Amino acid sequence: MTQRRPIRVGIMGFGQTGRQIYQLAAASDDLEVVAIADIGKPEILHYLLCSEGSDPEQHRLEGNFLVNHRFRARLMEIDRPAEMPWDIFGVDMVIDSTGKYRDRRYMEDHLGNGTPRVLLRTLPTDGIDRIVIPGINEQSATANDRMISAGSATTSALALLFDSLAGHFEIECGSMTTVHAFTSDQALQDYAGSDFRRSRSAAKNIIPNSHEAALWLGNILPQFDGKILTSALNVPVQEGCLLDVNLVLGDASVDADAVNEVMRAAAAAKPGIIGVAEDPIVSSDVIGSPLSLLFDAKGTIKAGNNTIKTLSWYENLGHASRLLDVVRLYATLDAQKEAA
Ligand SMILES: NC(=O)c1ccc[n+]([C@@H]2O[C@H](COP(=O)([O-])OP(=O)(O)OC[C@H]3O[C@@H](n4cnc5c(N)ncnc54)[C@H](O)[C@@H]3O)[C@@H](O)[C@H]2O)c1
Repeated sequence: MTQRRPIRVGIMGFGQTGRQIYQLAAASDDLEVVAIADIGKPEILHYLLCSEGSDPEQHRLEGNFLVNHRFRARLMEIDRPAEMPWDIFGVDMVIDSTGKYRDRRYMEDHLGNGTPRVLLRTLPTDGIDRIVIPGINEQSATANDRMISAGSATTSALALLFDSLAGHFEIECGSMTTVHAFTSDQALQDYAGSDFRRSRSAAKNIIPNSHEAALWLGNILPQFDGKILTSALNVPVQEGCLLDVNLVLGDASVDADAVNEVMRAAAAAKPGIIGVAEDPIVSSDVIGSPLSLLFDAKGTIKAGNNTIKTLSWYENLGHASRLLDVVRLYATLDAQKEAA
């Protein structure tokens, strides 16, 4: 069998997610990051990368190239997809992790500049070719997909929980609150923004926030369309998020133990994506977890006849890992198409 060449990845937005993707690719043997676009200066992007890992020496800045033992990535100070010449770098896929360019027209700009595919780090704002959530619907992906999203970390965690439970229990409706680490688009001090509560200091407040996962859950799991409400509480924690989900079940005989057993089976069926914590963990314990969903068996409780409450943990690294799973998925589809 011929050895497949490494998959060539471009990144737009070298923030927390972009850097995690880069570090994961550097530690892999099948992915290369060949170009990075960001509004930040190369020296500062390099500095931020080195400040995070346990081995800062492995990342060198050589002119405008970020170099490690496996690949050289060209850093470009560019702020619009329409300006980034992906064709020069022969990329197989671009991951847009700016959080700014979620419309179809910007994805078209990436494609127009020579990437065969673009993958959004977050949910889109309008119709794209496909939302792929590893562990749920990767079978739906086709080699013809060009504009793709891998959902968001929260949406993936929510969808994986509902997908795992739905095969065993009738879920009439539910609600989710993500107790979410603050994000870089929040103000550290009170600072007038476009939203009242989000104008308050992220460092000292629990900030109630809307969450769009409910809008897209039906796209991934049609049976839950319109049945689930979602919201967020952004809290002064830097990393580590908690999904608090209340479910109204059709069968009053279901208890907390039955729900935990189903989630243990889901973790066994989807290793690397779902896990179950049996210990009494807290948010900092989930930092560094590459899972998309870490179900908390101690957090399951039942109220009245039909209401079950569950807790699950997740963090951004799990989502960065899934983004690369999606990159690999499309490389496999391309290889299969080529071989056919
Ligand atoms: N990290 C989370 O927990 C989380 C949760 C929900 C949503 N998100 C969204 O996902 C996005 C990415 O997440 P992140 O944590 O990596 O964010 P981040 O803020 O750490 O990184 C964003 C990066 O994109 C760059 N960027 C911004 N505008 C750009 C432009 N016009 N052109 C090129 N580069 C640009 C920034 O310089 C930064 O390096 C965020 O913007 C956020 O809206 C993140």
